[in-house]
Amino acid sequence: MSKQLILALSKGRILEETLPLLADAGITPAEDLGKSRKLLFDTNLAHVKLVVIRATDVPTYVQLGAADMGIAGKDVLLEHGTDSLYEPLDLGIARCRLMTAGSQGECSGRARRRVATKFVNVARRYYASQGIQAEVIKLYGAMELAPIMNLADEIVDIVDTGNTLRANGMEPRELIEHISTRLVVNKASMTMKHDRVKPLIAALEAAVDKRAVNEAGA
Ligand SMILES: Nc1ncnc2c1ncn2[C@@H]1O[C@H](COP(=O)(O)OP(=O)(O)OP(=O)(O)O)[C@@H](O)[C@H]1O
Ligand SMILES: O=P(O)(O)OC[C@H]1O[C@H](OP(=O)(O)OP(=O)(O)O)[C@H](O)[C@@H]1O
Repeated sequence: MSKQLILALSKGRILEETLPLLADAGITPAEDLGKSRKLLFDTNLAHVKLVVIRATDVPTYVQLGAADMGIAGKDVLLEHGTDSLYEPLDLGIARCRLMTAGSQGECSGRARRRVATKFVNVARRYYASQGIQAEVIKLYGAMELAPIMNLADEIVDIVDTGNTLRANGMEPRELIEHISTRLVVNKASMTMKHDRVKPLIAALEAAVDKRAVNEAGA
C-alpha cells in the first residue's frame, strides 16, 4: 500500500470553509483550487494529495479506498450509510439542520405522505421510525418547489436560516439531525497508514480547537 495520503474534499460550500482549516493544519494546495479545472492537486506536503469532488461522492471514494480520508457533511454521510467509514472528527463547519418541512399553515396529519428529497435513505428511515407511511420521491435539488407544484406533501431538506423555506411559503416541521462537516477515514488506511493518518487527524483537530477559541474570544 502506497504511503501517499489522498484527501477527498467536497466542492462547493464546504470547500470554502475547509481550506482555512487545512492551512491551519499545515496543508496548502500547490495551486488555487477555485481557478483550476484540475481535480487532483499536489500540496506543500509531498505525501498529501487532494481531490475535489461532488460532496455526495466523498464517502464512496473513501469507503472504496480511492481516497484515504475525506471531508463531507453529516447529511451526505447519513444518506450514504456510516458503518463503512471511521468518523474521527467534527470540523464544526457548514452547520445546518436536516428537517422535514411543509406548506405554511397546512397540518401534516398522520396519513400516508408523499415526501420529496435527495436524502431518500434518511427520509425512509425517519418516517419508518415515526410509524408514518411515506412514499419517498427522489429529487436532485430545489426540493422546496415540490409542494408548490403538488409533487409532494412534505420535503426532507437542509435548513439553515429558513429563508428558502419562507420564500416558498413553507415552514420547518420536525428536526431529523443537526448537521456539520465531518472528517472520515478509510478503515484500511487507518490501520495500514496509521503513522501518516494519525498526525493529520491531530493537526486538523488542533486547527478546529484553535478556531473555536478564536470564535469564543471574538
Ligand atoms: N444552507 C446551508 N447552510 C449551511 N450548510 C449547508 C447548507 N446547505 C448545505 N449545507 C452543507 O454543505 C454541504 C454541501 O452543500 P452544497 O450546497 O455546497 O452542495 P450540494 O448542492 O448539496 O451538493 P451537490 O452539488 O453535490 O448536490 C451539504 O451537504 C451540507 O452538509
Ligand atoms: O435555510 P436556508 O439558509 O435558506 O438554507 C437552506 C437551503 O440551502 C441549501 O441549498 P443551497 O443554497 O445549497 O442550494 P442547492 O439547491 O444547490 O442545494 C438547501 O438545499 C436549502 O435549499
